[in-house]
Amino acid sequence: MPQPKILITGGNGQVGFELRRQLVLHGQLLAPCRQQLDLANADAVAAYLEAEQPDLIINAAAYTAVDKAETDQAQATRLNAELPAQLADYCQPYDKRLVHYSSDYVYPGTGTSPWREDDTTGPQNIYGHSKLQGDLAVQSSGCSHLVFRTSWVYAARGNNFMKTMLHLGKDRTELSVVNDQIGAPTPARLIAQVTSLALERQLANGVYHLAPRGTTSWQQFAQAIFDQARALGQELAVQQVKGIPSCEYPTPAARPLNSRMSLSKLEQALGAELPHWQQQLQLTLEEFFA
Ligand SMILES: NC(=O)C1=CN([C@@H]2O[C@H](COP(=O)(O)OP(=O)(O)OC[C@H]3O[C@@H](n4cnc5c(N)ncnc54)[C@H](O)[C@@H]3O)[C@@H](O)[C@H]2O)C=CC1
Repeated sequence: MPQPKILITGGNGQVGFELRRQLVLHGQLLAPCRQQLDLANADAVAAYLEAEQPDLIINAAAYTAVDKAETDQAQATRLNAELPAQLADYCQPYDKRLVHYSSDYVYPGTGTSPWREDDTTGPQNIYGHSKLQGDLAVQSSGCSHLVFRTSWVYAARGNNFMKTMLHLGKDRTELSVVNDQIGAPTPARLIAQVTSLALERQLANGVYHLAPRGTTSWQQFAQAIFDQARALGQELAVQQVKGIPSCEYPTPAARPLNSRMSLSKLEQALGAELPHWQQQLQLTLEEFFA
């Protein structure tokens, strides 16, 4: 039997890279790099799909520069809104499946309760708006789809908060980190593992929150990174991680304060409990220092 062709977009990003490791046994993986396929070019994408005819598409590509998106709306919209819609339009007539990743930034960030997948959305910045457009376009396209809304993605590879903190903590004795944004740091590897399981178990079409259990602030996350890195034998200069409110760390794009997401829909669908963020941090640090 011929193996299914699986197109992974953004294969060199945090999530895309882990998907390429995780899905090797699922089929023939196609993961064109940006030089081979510029996803900002709709004609090039259409020609690529026509030529390759993938059976399954996993869209891990995105415009993820949240602050830059405020002044680069056209590119953010192309990658985060128009590309997923184009991929969904390709999949729909053939009943091919599309897996797409969305964000906690689609929610308004108010209150303290965990968001549920059917809560009213209300993005606070351009990136969030563009992600919501893509998320809704996939849902309304009529194609077979899984949309995973995830949060605070990090990995042993790529640019992310964990690596920035380890870099700063080597030389600086004191750091100030915001303590009023609450969410769940999600390793790219967990996202790839859950994607793999969701495909195997043929999860029903829909939107699912995908994050580890438990929530934290960026300050507590930074502290946990330093504590666990020390427990793994790393020498660091940092002595104090001072908590500051978001208003003392202004950024071009507003950040939601409440990124708590209910995980029960995904846990029920998978019949499995998601692991805790602290345990996932340890695994990611172990990989980083290996
Ligand atoms: N990084 C985070 O903290 C969060 C990410 N997400 C979502 O998770 C998904 C995966 O994110 P990450 O892996 O962290 O992103 P990433 O920034 O590590 O990777 C994005 C990938 O898209 C590719 N890409 C961007 N523009 C391209 C173009 N014009 N042509 C070809 N390739 C292009 C990049 O080369 C890169 O490989 C995205 O949908 C993102 O919006 C959701 C919540 C938080």
